[in-house]
Order: sequence, then C-alpha cells, then structure tokens
Amino acid sequence: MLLVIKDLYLKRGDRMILKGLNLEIGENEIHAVVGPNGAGKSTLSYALMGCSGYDPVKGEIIFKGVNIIDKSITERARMGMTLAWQEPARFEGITVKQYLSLGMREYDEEKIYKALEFVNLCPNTYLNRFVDDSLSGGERKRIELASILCMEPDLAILDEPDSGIDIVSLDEITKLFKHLKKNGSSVLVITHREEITNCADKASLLCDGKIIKTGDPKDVGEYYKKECGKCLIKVPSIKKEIEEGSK
Ligand SMILES: Nc1ncnc2c1ncn2[C@@H]1O[C@H](COP(=O)(O)OP(=O)(O)OP(=O)(O)O)[C@@H](O)[C@H]1O
Repeated sequence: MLLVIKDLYLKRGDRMILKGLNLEIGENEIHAVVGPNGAGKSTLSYALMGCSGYDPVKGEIIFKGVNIIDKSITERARMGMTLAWQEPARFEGITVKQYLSLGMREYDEEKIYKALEFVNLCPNTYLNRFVDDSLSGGERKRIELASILCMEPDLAILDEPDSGIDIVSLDEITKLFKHLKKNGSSVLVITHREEITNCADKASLLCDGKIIKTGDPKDVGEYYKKECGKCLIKVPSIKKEIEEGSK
C-alpha cells in the first residue's frame, strides 16, 4: 500500500472533525473520496499534507511504509506527496516557469513545455507571466494541474479539481488522472461529481469524520445517493437530485 491511514482523529477548534478515519490507497490507484458538505474531506486532505493547524490528535498516516505524522509539509512533498487546493494557486512575483520548476525532481524545460501543452496553455504565451491575479482563475487552475504533472508525485491529492468546472472541463481532469496513473502516480481525489468518481479505480464515502464504505466507485456512488439522503438533504443540489431520482 502506498498510503495507510489508521484510526485518525483530528480537532478543529473544540470540534472533533475526523473521528477514527481509516483509508488505504494502493500504488498506481485513483481513489475518489465522496461525502456530504462538512463531512471532513478537505480536513483529511490538509491533514495528509501536514498543513499547519491540522495536526491529528491520534492515529497514524503511513506513506511508503513510514509514519509521517510528525513530518513537515516540505518533508512530505520531498517524499512524493502533493496537494492541489480547491482554490487555484496565486503566487505574486513568481513566473509560471519558476512555479512549474519548483517541485520538479530535476529541472527539465521540455517537461514544463509538455505539461503546459497538456493543460491546453501555449508555453510561449504563459511561461513568463506571473502566477497572480493577472491570470484568470481558469488559467491558474490549469497551471496548478500542469505543476502536478511536472512534479511527477507518487501521490497527488486533489481537493475538488472540478470546482470552477466551467473553466476546466471534466474530460480534461479525467485525462489528467489517466496520464498521472500511466506515469506511476496514485491519485486521491475529493469530488462531488459522479463522472469523476466513476473514472476512479476505487471510491470511499466519508461521512461525519469516518470512512463508512469503500469499494467499486459505482456501488459507492449509488450507496451515497440512496442511503445518505437524510444527511444530504442539507445540500440543495443533491436534495434536488434525490427528489428527481425518486419520482
Ligand atoms: N476552526 C474550526 N472550528 C470548528 N469547526 C471547523 C473549523 N474548521 C472547519 N470546521 C468544520 O469542520 C467540518 C469539516 O470541514 P471540511 O472543509 O473538511 O468539510 P468538507 O467535507 O470538505 O466539506 P465541503 O464538501 O463543503 O467542502 C465543517 O463542519 C467545518 O465547519
């Protein structure tokens, strides 16, 4: 197993958000994590990456056989883990070229060009632009996805890459996953989109700080829609989906 999370508990403020979470991700596996709003999905991704304020109270995160609970973000990144945030990157004063080269194991200009082309951005137009507000949200999102390709991580954690879906299409995201997988990476993707869940090898349902089901993405997706209705009723879009489904 590439990643094994054992009995993870994590508090934010006075509230316990992760409550004994267990999850395993294999080598070269695309694993989707689904669940209602507030279930703890983003919290899980921050805890995995070791972000400040997300220190678990209890439990183990074993990555490549090593318990990384006490390791910093930088150490985790050096071990081959990366996280793409829900909000696209914004780095004042850093050019696209510098940003893409930051996490590379070895500087390789051709790889940078190819990564930009992969996300449909013309390298000559973007390489010397700054990764700031002069770029649109969609352009920054694409650059962030290109940076994952440049990093060639062992585990890429993507928190709702489908947010801002009008600017980066589902096809582009699933194409990116397939490319990462082909090149040996595993992907943990947090998503609300059935199309993304269905292109994963496995899916897990996170509910109230725990994984309550893991298995075939279609089965987990069906279970999520049918059995979690009482919780999902709080989410307007899903409520509508459930109501329409039951007609
Ligand atoms: N500092 C804090 N103090 C108390 N509760 C917090 C704090 N930060 C986050 N939370 C709560 O933790 C819960 C989990 O948040 P998280 O962002 O992980 O959910 P999520 O599953 O990613 O939701 P969504 O699908 O809406 O993005 C939420 O109920 C949130 O309000």
